[in-house]
This record gives sequence, C-alpha cells and structure tokens, in this order.
Amino acid sequence: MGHSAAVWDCRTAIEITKDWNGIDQVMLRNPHGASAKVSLHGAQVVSWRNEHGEELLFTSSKAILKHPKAMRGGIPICFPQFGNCGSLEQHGFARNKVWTIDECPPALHPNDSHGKSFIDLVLKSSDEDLKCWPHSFEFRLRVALSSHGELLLISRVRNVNGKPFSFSFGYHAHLSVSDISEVRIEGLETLDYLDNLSRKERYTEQGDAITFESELDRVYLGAPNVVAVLDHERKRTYVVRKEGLPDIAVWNPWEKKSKAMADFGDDEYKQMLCVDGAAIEKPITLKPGEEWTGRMELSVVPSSFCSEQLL
Ligand SMILES: O=P(O)(O)OC[C@H]1O[C@@H](O)[C@H](O)[C@@H](O)[C@@H]1O
Repeated sequence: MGHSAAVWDCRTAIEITKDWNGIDQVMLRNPHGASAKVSLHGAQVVSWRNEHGEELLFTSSKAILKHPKAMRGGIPICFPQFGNCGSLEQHGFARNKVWTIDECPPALHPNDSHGKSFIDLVLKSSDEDLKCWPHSFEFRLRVALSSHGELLLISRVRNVNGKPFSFSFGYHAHLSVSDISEVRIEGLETLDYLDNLSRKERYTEQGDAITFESELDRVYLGAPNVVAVLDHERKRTYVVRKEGLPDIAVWNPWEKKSKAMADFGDDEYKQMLCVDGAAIEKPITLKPGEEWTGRMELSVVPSSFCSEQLL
C-alpha cells in the first residue's frame, strides 16, 4: 500500500537495528523511498539515500569499523574541538562516544518535525570526558529526513556547568562525488580562508569557484549560509544550507595523503569531498545555562538549476 505525504506515519518510518559494533542505529525513511541511517556510535549519519536508492554520502571501502574509532565517511560530529586547534584528540571526542536516544527532547520549532521522520539523540559529559574537558554539557542532535529527501541536522549544546566554556564544532559531511576533478564549489569565492596546509595562514580566495587539482584543506571564514557543490558528471548539485555556523571547511586529501591513511581505499579520494558547516575560527562561548543551536541541511537538485537560483 502506498502512502501519500498526508497520511505518512512518521512513527512507522523509523527502524532501529544494530551497527557493526552491536550499537543501535536508526533508519529514517520518507514516503518516497529516501532514507538516512544514523548510528548511535558518534551520532554519525552513516548513509543518506535518495528515492532511487542512490547513496549520497561517501563511505570508504576500507573504513575501520571498530569502536571507539569514528568510521571514515558519512557525517561525523566534530565537538568540542574541530581539527587539531586545541588540546583534545583530532575533531574532539563526540564522534567516538555512544550517544543515547533522547525520548523527551526540549521542543523545537514545529517546522523541524512536521512532514519529517526524525530521531533525537543526546550526549552528556561523562566522568571520562570531564577529565580531558572539564565542562559539563548536554548536546542534543536531531537528524531529520524531509518528504522531499532533504537531510537536516540540528545541534543544540547547553552549558550545564558552573562556568562559561568555549568550543569549536563541525558537521564533517563526506559527500559522494563522481570525480573530484570535475567538481566545483560555488558560494565561497572572494572569501578569506585559513589554509591548514600552510600553518593555518590566512589567504583570500581568488578563483570564481573552488575546483580541485591537488590536496585541499581549508576553512572559509564568514561563509554565506548557502553553498552549492556542482558535480558535472553526475549532473547533480548538493546544496549545503547552514545556520549558526559561520565557517565552511573543505577537505580532500588527494592521492599521496589518502594512500598514507589506512582507512582509505585506492584512489577513493576521487569520490569524496568533505564540506562542513562549522564554527572554527571564533569558538562558541556559552555562559552557564546558555544554549547554542547550529543547523545544516543537505539537499540535492539536478544540475540544470543554476547556482544563481540557489545562492
Ligand atoms: O582523519 P580525521 O581525523 O577524520 O580528519 C580528516 C580531516 O578532516 C579535515 O576536516 C581536516 O581539516 C583535515 O586536516 C583532516 O585530515
């Protein structure tokens, strides 16, 4: 029996199974056959498929699926540190923790629920976390799949500590692309960026789009809230929308670096592009009791949409 959007029952659109480590993972479906899978391991979105069943996120064929390491691919959550800009492990500890399902999350705007299948996850600082990062927090993540197949991630971080704390953050989205050499990013031109390949020095983007012909590892500062990733060969465009996240990080390790990484398959760097909605240059500071919200929405449109219509 088919479902129209009006009678679609979001409760039946969710299924809980186990991931590779026996940790729960949640499958979200929409009425047209699109799906998203979220592991409680790191609250990592590990799959996002369109209504034709095509995978839209990259996962390495050599991904190491061993708790507590985050799998190479999908969308790991980088918190409370993005990259190596602090004293914590690379990209922070949240991606290596087992989150729980949040049965009674504080309310979000009705638009973030209506017509969507979604799951709410929560991570609270453990005694172990407090040893390396002595700030009590509650991190709530909603992952939602809309009836049009868009993937929405909403992070809410609350300071439940007696003192202010600061953190950096990123949705480390591994997009699946046909061939990195054929891909361009529009929306970042003329921006300043920090180049991780030259000691985070600041430069200004000169090109009229970002294209790829070698390793690239940058943080674009004060980026617009909509960025388009055009994949000419697949004739499709990813649209990345963000709110509450000033920066966009862009990463592709290229051949030499990916070969040196145990969890990358041969030449797989060609099929991957990381575009992260992030808060990196200026960490977010929360006073006791304050909450921060950062959202990222991913959608895919045919490449016949020109970027002027999107940006
Ligand atoms: O190997 P990791 O910890 O998942 O990080 C992957 C990459 O993530 C990017 O965001 C960083 O800018 C890179 O420098 C880093 O190599």
